[in-house]
Amino acid sequence: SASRRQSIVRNPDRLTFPPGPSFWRAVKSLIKMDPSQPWLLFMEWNKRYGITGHLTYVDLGQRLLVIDSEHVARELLERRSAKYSSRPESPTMSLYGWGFTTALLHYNEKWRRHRRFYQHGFRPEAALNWHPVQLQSAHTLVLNLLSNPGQAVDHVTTFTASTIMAVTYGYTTLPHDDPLLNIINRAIAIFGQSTSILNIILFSTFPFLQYLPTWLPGLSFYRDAPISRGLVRKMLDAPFEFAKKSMADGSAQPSLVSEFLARMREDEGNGSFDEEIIKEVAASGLSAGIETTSSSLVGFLLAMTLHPWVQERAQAEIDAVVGSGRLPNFDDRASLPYVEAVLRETLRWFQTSPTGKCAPHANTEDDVYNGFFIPKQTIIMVNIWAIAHDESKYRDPHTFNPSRFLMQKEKLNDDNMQYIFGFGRRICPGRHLAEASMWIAVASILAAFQIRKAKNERGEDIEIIPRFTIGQVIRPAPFLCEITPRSVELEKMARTEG
Ligand code: HEM
Repeated sequence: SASRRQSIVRNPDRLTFPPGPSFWRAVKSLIKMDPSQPWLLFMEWNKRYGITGHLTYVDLGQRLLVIDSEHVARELLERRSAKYSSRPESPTMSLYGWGFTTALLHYNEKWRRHRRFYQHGFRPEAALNWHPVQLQSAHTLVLNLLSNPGQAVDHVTTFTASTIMAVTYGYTTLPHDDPLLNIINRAIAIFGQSTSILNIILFSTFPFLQYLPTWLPGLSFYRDAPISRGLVRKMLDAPFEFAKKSMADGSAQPSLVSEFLARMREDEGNGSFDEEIIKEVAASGLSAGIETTSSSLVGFLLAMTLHPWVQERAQAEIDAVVGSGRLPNFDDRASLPYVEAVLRETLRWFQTSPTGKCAPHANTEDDVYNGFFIPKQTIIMVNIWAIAHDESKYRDPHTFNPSRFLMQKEKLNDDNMQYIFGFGRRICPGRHLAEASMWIAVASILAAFQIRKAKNERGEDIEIIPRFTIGQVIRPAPFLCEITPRSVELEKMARTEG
């Protein structure tokens, strides 16, 4: 039973564990839960058991603590970050060849080295260097939407992927069927299947599952493991080789990898840079950054389709500040508070990573919080969805309402939605890059296009019931919308400013 398991944990002062369901109750509800929305079950647990402090604890052999408050998340993951900055074991992911990726590394020296690389390339001042690349990609996005509006989801995914590829490797992707992106997308798709939050819970809870034959129903994804390992190896090597070759023949565009390779040469013999770690950091950024950013942008398209009045207000702001003769650029950002509020509300309303991506924290030491004992090696999951839908902070939390981020006189309040990027030492290192990419895409799309519900043959709106799919991140399920240009000059604007 749970209490017997718990007694195995070293608990010298015999303190109480945080409240939560018993072993069998938890198993029953995990089996019954809607696998596409596990955070709803966690919220229910927190409502039922976590009254005393926004903590729910369950011991299923693997210990799990779910936090549903920003305050408690900061208290544990930030103020006590020395104890709470590791990650749980992830045997499935190592099996799939992803053991190297930053998000899964334990709290150790290798992880620290990875973080130093990101710090160098993506800290706020360094992230500014990528603005020209992001602007260029946004203009390509506008042109792609103009020529083929029916493929909007593909276009925003291409936008995100090509931005990250340019920043990381100085690589310009082909508009269609890019060979490097194909490898990366396939590797990430299999990653999605193997690392969905559901699998993390299942496999860390019932480790014996990994020893069962792969032909059993539900375990077919084990068969994909060798394919995944091959793809991941290619993903590590192929774009890196491109960057190296373009440096050798003098055609290299500025990029993270080319900069690190140059430093490696200067640093020769010192050992702080080597090719394998550069490859690993570069590929970790791709895998962590593409799906999240593109799925958030699909969430934005969905929000605009459903809320035409929000779109109108944002477009009026853009027309007043930018005019209708050019597309927005980063210099306009500070003058467009409503557009900023639309971006924040998109991040709040639709969560791509409602429980902190596929990367919960794990604690490396025993701890006591509010009188509760939290044993080491507990998986610590923050229910970001619950924080973003906290009724005491956000009135009508299910309503899409950007004005909640504005004070009087169109000034933004200080809730900048940073918590969607996680907490403490494991906070998303790509957040400045991601935010800037999202902003320029959102502002450009609003300036350039009208997004509406599609119409049926009788000319009536086709209604949308938002649905979501689960993988490495949550994505809106396909929906119909109509995207039409707001200006006949659009093509010229997107081409001349590129
Ligand atoms: C809207 C886009 C994004 C969202 C919502 C997002 C969210 C997150 C979250 C919630 C975490 C876990 C933080 C924690 O454990 O406390 C994370 C980790 C991470 N993210 Fe992002 N992310 C986004 C984009 C990006 C981009 C563009 C990159 C890189 C270029 C990136 C790279 C990473 C990496 C490497 C980690 C692992 C950090 C570590 O374990 O130390 N992310 N992200």
